[in-house]
Amino acid sequence: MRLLHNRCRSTPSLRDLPNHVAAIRDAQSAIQRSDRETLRAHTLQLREFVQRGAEVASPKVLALGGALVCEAVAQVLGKSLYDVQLTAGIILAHGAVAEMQTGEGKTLSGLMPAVLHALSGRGVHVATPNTYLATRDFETLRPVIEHLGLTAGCLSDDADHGQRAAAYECDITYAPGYAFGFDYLRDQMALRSTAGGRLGDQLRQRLRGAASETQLLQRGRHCAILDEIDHVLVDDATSPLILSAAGDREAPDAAIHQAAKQIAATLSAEEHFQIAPDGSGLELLPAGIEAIYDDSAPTGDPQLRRAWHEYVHLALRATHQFHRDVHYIVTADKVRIIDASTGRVFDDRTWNDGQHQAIEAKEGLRITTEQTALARITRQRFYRMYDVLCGMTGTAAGCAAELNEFYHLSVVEVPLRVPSRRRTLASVRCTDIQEKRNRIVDEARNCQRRGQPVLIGTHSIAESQQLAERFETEGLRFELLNGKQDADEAEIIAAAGRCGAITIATNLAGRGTDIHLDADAAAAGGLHVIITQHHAIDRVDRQLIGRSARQGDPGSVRFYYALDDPLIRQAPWIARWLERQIANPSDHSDRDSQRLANMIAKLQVQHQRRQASLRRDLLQKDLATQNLIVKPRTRSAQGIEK
Ligand SMILES: Nc1ncnc2c1ncn2[C@@H]1O[C@H](COP(=O)(O)OP(=O)(O)OP(=O)(O)O)[C@@H](O)[C@H]1O
Repeated sequence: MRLLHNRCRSTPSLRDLPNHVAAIRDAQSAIQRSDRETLRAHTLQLREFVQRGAEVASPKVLALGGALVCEAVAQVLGKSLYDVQLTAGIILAHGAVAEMQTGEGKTLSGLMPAVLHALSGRGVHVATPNTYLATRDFETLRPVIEHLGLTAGCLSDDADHGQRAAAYECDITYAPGYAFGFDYLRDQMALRSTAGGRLGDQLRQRLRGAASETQLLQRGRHCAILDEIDHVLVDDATSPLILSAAGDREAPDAAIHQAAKQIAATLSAEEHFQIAPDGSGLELLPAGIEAIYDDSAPTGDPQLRRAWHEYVHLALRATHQFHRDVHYIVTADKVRIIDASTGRVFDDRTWNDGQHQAIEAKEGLRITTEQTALARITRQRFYRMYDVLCGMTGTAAGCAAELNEFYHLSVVEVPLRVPSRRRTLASVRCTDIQEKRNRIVDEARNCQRRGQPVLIGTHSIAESQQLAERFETEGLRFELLNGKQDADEAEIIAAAGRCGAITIATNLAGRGTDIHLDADAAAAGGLHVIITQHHAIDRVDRQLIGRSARQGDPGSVRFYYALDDPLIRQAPWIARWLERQIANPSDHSDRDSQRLANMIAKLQVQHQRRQASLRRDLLQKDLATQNLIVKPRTRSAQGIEK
């Protein structure tokens, strides 16, 4: 067991962790095979004890609470919690983060701290990266929670006000991380519309006991348990949460977006604008501004919401930085955003500050009115408001310092339950994407012949579709999981570990996806993961790798590289090295694979630093203003609106 950085207030004592586990085991033997009513009576007693002031992380509460959860899991799910799961649960009960490798059983580990923190009667919010995982965890764990006499609710995306409020009344509420933030903003808007005044004042009044007629959704922010905490607090935290008034009418400035699109098509890179080498930014050059402000510039138009050159800038970004089937899809004449690290498609989100409209113009769709931002908050500021914040992930290494700096969280590494049997195979280096596809097809075919299931992780819907076309031409049996497929996601995942299965997927098959092997698949070597190219965030790669060799199963992983990979093109020194390697194929050794992996890791670290610095700026600005309300016509940071 290891602490990944400086100790802070809520760090558990590493030396005491095994003693707590032993105490839970002892306490469980005393209540083993008790009937449901007895377990509920014990829970009630413990609840009273906590509500009289006992600490959740005190030895007595941990021992009895842990024992009750273990016994309920055994009776309802027929499973016995592993020591590593109890250890992780104890770390969370202290208000810290447990790094537990992928597949080690985090879903069940999070149950004990959820129950313990719920004993206060003030509600626990369990946040997951997406609705699919929130629903799955809720459905699995609700019977256990109810067995102990507690209640559980889940926020579905389409739940109305009443259903949401009912879910929040429960002891434990499951939802995707962003849903808690948006509901907080909704409550703040409701308070403001009934009474006026500064956002937050009314809530403070209500917490002090003053009467309020407003029907709020949330009971407050006592405890948040974040599954995949690095996704919720780091990856997702690059954009703020912005609550907006729906705007589905034709935009008054639609003609201006169209004109901007036409002008943008006449401008050229390097002469009029410049794109950052990593593709992250696009800057207009003086010659570009000059070209934009010619005689035809609609500068006096009353419909202009921003300066004319900003419209053209948006149109340029829409063309060069936002790609269909990579950043968004178009269905039913609507632009729908794809989440970069999870591959999920969001139906009800839009990019803000006119970017969405510029993309609609590019795609030849009806240009909708920009949504009016009503309230906004950074996820960093929102989650810092909880009395207790804790969570778990398989990939905290690499962002432990940020969790510590922004959220004052300690990260404790929990060891593997059984040694990993995952084999990392020598990477494959190709001249271009075509060669890469051919070699992936060959490898997948060989695996299928010997019965080994294969998961091929691609970067985008577009890449997954292009690969799928190749597989179709070759007559190979495969499934496609990219959010656009007709078949149910859960069914595809359930079949992905069967003997001879080939699954081509986006990051949808990453975090949280639990692929079960059948006996023949295990005998054939377990799940083989092919990664078609590195992600800029190494944790996304590690999550995909983590679909194989879970809980001591066999499994393997192989990376593919090509000279035209976007990440390699950003790093000429890697491209040169790779070219030399391709020219001397006989020289490939494990050491070379490792060297290449190290070079890519350096790029990923640089990317992560840049992103962390953006998040730091975002939080500092948010903390400096302390505003939740968005003043009309002010520009906000690039975010995603709902
Ligand atoms: N105590 C247990 N006994 C038996 N099976 C278990 C136990 N705990 C977890 N499992 C099984 O192990 C598998 C992995 O669990 P889970 O999906 O919770 O892992 P995870 O750590 O969340 O993985 P990921 O990091 O990929 O999200 C599941 O099939 C689960 O049912």
